[in-house]
Amino acid sequence: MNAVLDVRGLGKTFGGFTALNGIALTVAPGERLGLVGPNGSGKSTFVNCIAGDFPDHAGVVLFRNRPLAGLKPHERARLGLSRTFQLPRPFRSLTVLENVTVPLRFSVPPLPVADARARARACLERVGLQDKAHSHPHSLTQVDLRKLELARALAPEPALLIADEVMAGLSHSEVDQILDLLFALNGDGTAVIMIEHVMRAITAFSQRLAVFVAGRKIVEGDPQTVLATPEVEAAYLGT
Ligand SMILES: Nc1ncnc2c1ncn2[C@@H]1O[C@H](COP(=O)(O)OP(=O)(O)OP(=O)(O)O)[C@@H](O)[C@H]1O
Repeated sequence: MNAVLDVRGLGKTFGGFTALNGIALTVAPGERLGLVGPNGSGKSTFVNCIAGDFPDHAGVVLFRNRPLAGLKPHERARLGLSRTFQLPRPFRSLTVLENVTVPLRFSVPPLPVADARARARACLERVGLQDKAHSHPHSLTQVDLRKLELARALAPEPALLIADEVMAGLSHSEVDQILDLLFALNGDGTAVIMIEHVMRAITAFSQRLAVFVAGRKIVEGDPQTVLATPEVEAAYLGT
């Protein structure tokens, strides 16, 4: 099967609590998939299992037909799997430019420093942070921190980007800026999983939507149809 991501029977427990149960989900190359669900439904746990932060899970995760079991997060990143974090995690002591350059120096094969810096500059330009290349993260606004997080994620030229709530707390126009960036990235062929509570953004972006409730995927399909299903309305409205 020609999927960039193929998840089968994914399960995760914390002690006696089941956070994910029997999740099956595929993402096609270049696809834009939205993942939504109420707070605590398991979306971030799903990302952490795929990205390698929770290696101890049930089921199988194939990335570009390769099982990811046993691979650490940075090894998965080297295969072309990128993710952002809900709370941006820049290196506080490094400049914006260094924050994007440093991870590229540890890619396989490592990029020579001049190439890494040139690629990092191009990424900053892409997200509109070129004028802040020599600033430190503490001086950035929320939206600029999200852009830095995205620049770091797109620098390795991933086949799949998982954008985990990159729009939370942003204004209407800031959401539009991030949306444009994600569309542009996807336009270059990167598949994107968007996890988001900003429904306006997720419906505009997603070609397909999957809904998690209490650790299970309850429905997936075209966004308008999915959002109109009674189970989804009940999950969101509590009816
Ligand atoms: N490290 C952990 N230890 C124990 N329980 C956890 C851990 N991580 C997540 N959980 C629990 O698993 C469930 C799913 O959490 P998760 O963060 O994946 O939900 P989510 O859908 O991403 O929520 P949100 O939309 O609020 O980010 C929650 O009940 C949460 O408390």
